[in-house]
Amino acid sequence: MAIDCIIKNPPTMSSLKEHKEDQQKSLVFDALVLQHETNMPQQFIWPDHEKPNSQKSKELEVPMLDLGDFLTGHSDSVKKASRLIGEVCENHGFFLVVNHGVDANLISDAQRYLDLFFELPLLEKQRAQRKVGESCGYASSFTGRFSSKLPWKETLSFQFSAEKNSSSVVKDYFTNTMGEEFERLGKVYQDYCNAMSKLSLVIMELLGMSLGVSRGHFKEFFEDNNSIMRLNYYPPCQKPDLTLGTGPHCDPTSLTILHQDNVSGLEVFVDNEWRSIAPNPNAFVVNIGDTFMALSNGRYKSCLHRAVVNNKSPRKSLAFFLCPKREKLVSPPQELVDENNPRIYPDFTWSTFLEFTQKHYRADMNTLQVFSNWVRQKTS
Ligand SMILES: C=C1C[C@]23C[C@@]1(O)CC[C@H]2[C@]1(C)CCC[C@@](C)(C(=O)O)[C@H]1[C@@H]3C(=O)O
Ligand SMILES: O=C(O)CCC(=O)C(=O)O
Ligand SMILES: [Fe+2]
Repeated sequence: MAIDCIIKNPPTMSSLKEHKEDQQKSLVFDALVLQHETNMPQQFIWPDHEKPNSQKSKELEVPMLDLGDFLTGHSDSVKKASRLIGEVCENHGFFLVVNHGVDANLISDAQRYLDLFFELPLLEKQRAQRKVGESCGYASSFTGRFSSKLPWKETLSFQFSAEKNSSSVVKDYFTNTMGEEFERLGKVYQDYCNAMSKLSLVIMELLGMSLGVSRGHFKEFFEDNNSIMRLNYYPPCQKPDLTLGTGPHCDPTSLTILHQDNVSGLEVFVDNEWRSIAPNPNAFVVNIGDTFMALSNGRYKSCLHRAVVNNKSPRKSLAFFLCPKREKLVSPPQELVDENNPRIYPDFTWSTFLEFTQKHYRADMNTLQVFSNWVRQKTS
């Protein structure tokens, strides 16, 4: 099993400052210093077969799902939307959503507050430092977690819960880890996550219909979701052709709703080539993740993607990763399994799959397959 997430040779350049925490010394990527560095530290240099092409990738025309039509409830619009989503998800699983009903001010606040967080001095961001093995907190290039192919980014991840008694978990996360002065920021991301969770349930209705399962099936499955929200900050890089902001991977989660700022960087591997998805402030980029691929018994595809960096502008993205409630069984509905469509993946829980990506395997293009083999071998 490729466990290159276990750190073997910690980085040693001067721009990776030492930081003492919990009696343990870990090294930190200081974007303020590294963004001017022309000598690329070797830990950030990706192998040739994964390096981005120095030519700009061609843009991919991604199908646009107009939810305004669907939300009116006209049967023609509903059929049209469900047909479109079905076609896309059997192909590469990436689509844009427009007229989604999410308040434009909330989106711009979420982008603005992302800046406020990442512009804080390193020591302040480290109040939310993510610990190895955990999926939440602030991480700079995962220097303490991986020893090679470091991503050129800083991230802040936190949990969201749609369960009834958890209506302030995001807000509380910010005030508990960063201090009371972060209440406003916490409120913005609490509202943003609520909006994303609501939007994902609408998309789940469409996915259910398009798969010929009842409209409510997946919506109900995710009603009590325990999701992950991530803020991504990609600083400029003097050698963008040598590294990646986020390496090639399929999302292990169920459905991703991404908002990119106005700087491009997201690329999808379609028909054997990397294609870019242009930023559109009015749209969300949505993609199917491995867990939904398993729920659809392999019908809908979780597609390989990555984020490249550039030498001019920082890039920001907001990613909401829809995940099932942790202990719920991930198993396809019986309508999707028959003699011609036997089960492809074993039953599992999101809790086990998440732990697999945090402790045993660095998510890449093979995560679901490797995880399935691991589950089968453990239960045989
Ligand atoms: C469950 C997850 C693991 C990662 C975050 C996420 O919530 C969904 C995508 C995963 C990731 C982005 C795939 C690329 C590698 C990774 C290490 C990263 O670059 O951030 C992945 C995330 C992780 O923290 O393991
Ligand atoms: O930042 C982006 O555009 C994509 C990031 C991504 O794919 C992820 O965080 O899973
Ligand atoms: Fe992703």
